[in-house]
Amino acid sequence: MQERGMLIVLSGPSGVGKGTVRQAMLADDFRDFQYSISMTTRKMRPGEVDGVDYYFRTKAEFEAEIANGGMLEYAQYVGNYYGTPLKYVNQTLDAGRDVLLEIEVKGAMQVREKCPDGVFIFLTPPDLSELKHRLTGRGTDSEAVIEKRITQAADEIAMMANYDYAVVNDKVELAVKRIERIIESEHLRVPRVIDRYKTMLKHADGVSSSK
Ligand SMILES: Nc1ncnc2c1ncn2[C@@H]1O[C@H](COP(=O)(O)OP(=O)(O)OP(=O)(O)O)[C@@H](O)[C@H]1O
Ligand SMILES: Nc1nc2c(ncn2[C@@H]2O[C@H](COP(=O)(O)O)[C@@H](O)[C@H]2O)c(=O)[nH]1
Repeated sequence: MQERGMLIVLSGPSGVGKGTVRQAMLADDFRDFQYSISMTTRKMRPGEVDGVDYYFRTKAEFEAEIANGGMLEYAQYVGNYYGTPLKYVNQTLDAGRDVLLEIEVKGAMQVREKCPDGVFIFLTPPDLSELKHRLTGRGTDSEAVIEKRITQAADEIAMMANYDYAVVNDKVELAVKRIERIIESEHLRVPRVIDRYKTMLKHADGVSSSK
């Protein structure tokens, strides 16, 4: 039997740099992990690709997925739905691969309830003015949307207490190393190591009894 992968949840306010850090981790020569592509009802930004950045869906399609039990979690954020399709996460974890979710805090708390053995990491900005600077500099949202995201950010940062780790994204390469160290350490936690041995022993038993 395959050892189950680890679920890693990366949250933090919009614009803190979750996507940037994730891409840097994927580019780094680091332990393999799979990124779970979210579903959203927000409009596609220039350069975004359906099925790569998000699964872009209508509100009716998204609500049908919810009704069908197809979402691990979902939330409304600044007027749109965002959520994690359940099937991909389950299949990938069952195949023994780590899965990274990049989601806002309400969704992360739903995952916490359903998957308490996940690793919950909160990425924080050095301060709110830097967050605004990053959102403005990204150039993807109107002034009004940026204001809504900044207002939301203060409430989101207050939720940090519900996470296992807080990582400051001051410099991308430092944030990446901090998160990689967390993931490495989490793989060495005794319950996970014991699980690994159980899997190995079950496998060895199967091998010897098949002789
Ligand atoms: N450490 C950093 N220092 C300076 N700029 C950064 C840093 N990390 C990310 N950025 C920049 O901040 C902007 C927002 O980053 P990014 O899109 O990765 O944020 P996000 O948290 O994924 O946002 P969202 O949740 O809205 O998808 C980008 O322009 C990115 O280049
Ligand atoms: N609860 C969820 N939140 C998600 C998911 N995918 C992305 N997000 C978060 O939404 C905001 C806005 O994202 P943007 O792409 O419009 O800038 C940001 O905090 C994302 O992390 C999800 O599947 N579930």
